[in-house]
Amino acid sequence: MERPSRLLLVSELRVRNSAYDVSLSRSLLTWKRRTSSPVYHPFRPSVCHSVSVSEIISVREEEEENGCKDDGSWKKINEREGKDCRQAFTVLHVERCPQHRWRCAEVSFTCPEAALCQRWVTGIREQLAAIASRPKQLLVYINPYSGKQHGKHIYEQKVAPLFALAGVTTHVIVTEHANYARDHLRTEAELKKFDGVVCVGGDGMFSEIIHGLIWRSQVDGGVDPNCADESLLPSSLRIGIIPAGSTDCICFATVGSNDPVTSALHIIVGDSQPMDVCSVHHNNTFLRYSVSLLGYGFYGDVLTDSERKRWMGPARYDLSGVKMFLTHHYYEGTVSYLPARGIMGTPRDASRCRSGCVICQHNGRLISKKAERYQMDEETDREGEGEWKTIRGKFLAINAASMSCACPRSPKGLSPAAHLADGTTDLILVRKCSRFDFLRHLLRHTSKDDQFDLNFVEVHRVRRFCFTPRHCQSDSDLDLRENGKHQIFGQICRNHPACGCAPAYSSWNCDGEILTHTAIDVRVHSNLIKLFARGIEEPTVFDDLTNPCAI
Ligand SMILES: CCCCCCCCCCCCC/C=C/[C@@H](O)[C@H](CO)NC(=O)CCCCCCCCCCCCCCC
Ligand SMILES: Nc1ncnc2c1ncn2[C@@H]1O[C@H](COP(=O)(O)OP(=O)(O)OP(=O)(O)O)[C@@H](O)[C@H]1O
Ligand SMILES: [Ca+2]
Repeated sequence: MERPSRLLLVSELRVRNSAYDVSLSRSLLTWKRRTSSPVYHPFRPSVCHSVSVSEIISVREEEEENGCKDDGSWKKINEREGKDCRQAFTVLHVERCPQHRWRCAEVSFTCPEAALCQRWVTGIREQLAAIASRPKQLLVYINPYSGKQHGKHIYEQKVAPLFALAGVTTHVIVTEHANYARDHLRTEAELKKFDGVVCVGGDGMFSEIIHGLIWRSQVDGGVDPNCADESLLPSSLRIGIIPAGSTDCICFATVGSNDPVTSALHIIVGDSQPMDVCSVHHNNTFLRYSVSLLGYGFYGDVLTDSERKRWMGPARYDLSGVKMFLTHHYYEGTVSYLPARGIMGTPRDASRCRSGCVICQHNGRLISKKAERYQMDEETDREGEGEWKTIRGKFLAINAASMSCACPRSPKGLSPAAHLADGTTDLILVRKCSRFDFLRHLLRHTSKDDQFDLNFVEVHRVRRFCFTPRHCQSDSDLDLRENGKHQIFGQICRNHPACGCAPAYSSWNCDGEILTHTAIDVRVHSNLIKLFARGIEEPTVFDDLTNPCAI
């Protein structure tokens, strides 16, 4: 438990006409109602509140109702005499609500004299200014076409007023076309001027931001993004997500809700959540980065089909989901993977990645130590990496979840025990099975039952994997897709005598974007980016124990 730090200010102030003992330390603002009688009174318990200084949004000076605000003459006299008549101040702070939502609450304190009020306002502001992790200047990108096309409205109505309250200045850019934000970050944006980047949109918009930022870090640091074996340089700017998209799984899995106000408050208080990023290559050519789902088969087909229905908004995924479920295509290929060795945690754990996750911290340290060794002696560590495993088969879906992928459609996600920053991804292989069995598997994403506890599903925690579709043993699968229709239909006729129309290839869904190649090499880069988030918080059951008033 945190040791109570030295008190900076202690006064008797009034809150809603009751007397309170108010104190300020470097970490806490506390107000405790004064009791006139020392005798225990069951109907009037001693009321004690506290708010962490790190969760104070701002402090506002108020004017005393009967002194200044209502009576202009008083104000004039006071101003002439050089006196400050402000005797009350309001503290705006984070308040926790159900479902991991945060709200901005306020409490007003009335002081016996203006000078004392000033001391309190200055004292609190000094503490806030000393928090180095809070952003002061943000670069904001808004996708006006995300989700239900409410991005601009959400930002203007719910987020901008909070940034203004907290004294955060912004440079806002409304994107004009796809990849506008990515290209602006790559080439134009003066990143030195900012403490973070905010994206207002969905997972696709977030993907644009990380592509811009990661690319920029590699170019600035002389790293070749096309080389799959290179260790990537982390980006120093944190990213905030104001959810306005269709799935918003990155926001949901890092904050616990898809609520713009909650996200804005996490940005203001300067939270920081590291995250793993997968790099995806084809033949040593960089394709894309992924932080959530890389899915071949079912999720690739759902995405391909849903892109034609963009006009429907978020419902397009459900419609395409039902369609692809009924279509029931399976695909043949070979998956090779490098199991994550020596790490804490497995994909079948009952525990979840939560705020301050010990598994992420432990594995993050382990992996960075391994990376140091790798730099010292490349060969030794390659042996120490362990053995590649290979699985050949027919699959309905091949999914790699670098985090849980929790979202409102599936609050526990594709891989409920996956971690945000443990340097691994969970490789989920769903083998060919009946429609009924696949439905059982899908349904378990929405219930307490384990979606991996089925004999046609396997899951492995890995550091790296490769996939090669059947008939793609050479490096030219793209050419084959474009020019080799006869070969593809040849395979269909042999393997699907009953339906004759199933394609030989699916596509990879990479965080909601279709990849141009099917043979891919995927590598996890531990802790490559940071978000303005803190992971999902556990509900504080024993709140009183952490409250100094209870001690
Ligand atoms: C019967 C109910 C079963 C419900 C099963 C729900 C499982 C949902 C799992 C969602 C996983 C989302 C992973 C996140 C991926 C993001 O990087 C990406 C970009 O935003 N989103 C999508 O690709 C968007 C992917 C959206 C996928 C939606 C799939 C919907 C499946 C519906 C199947 C219905 C079968 C009904 C049979 C009668
Ligand atoms: N001004 C724009 N016009 C058209 N497309 C844009 C624009 N700005 C960004 N985009 C593209 O729109 C696509 C979808 O954006 P976004 O991810 O924000 O919303 P979504 O698809 O509704 O949500 P989700 O990704 O959560 O499912 C992204 O691929 C992005 O590159
Ligand atoms: Ca991970």
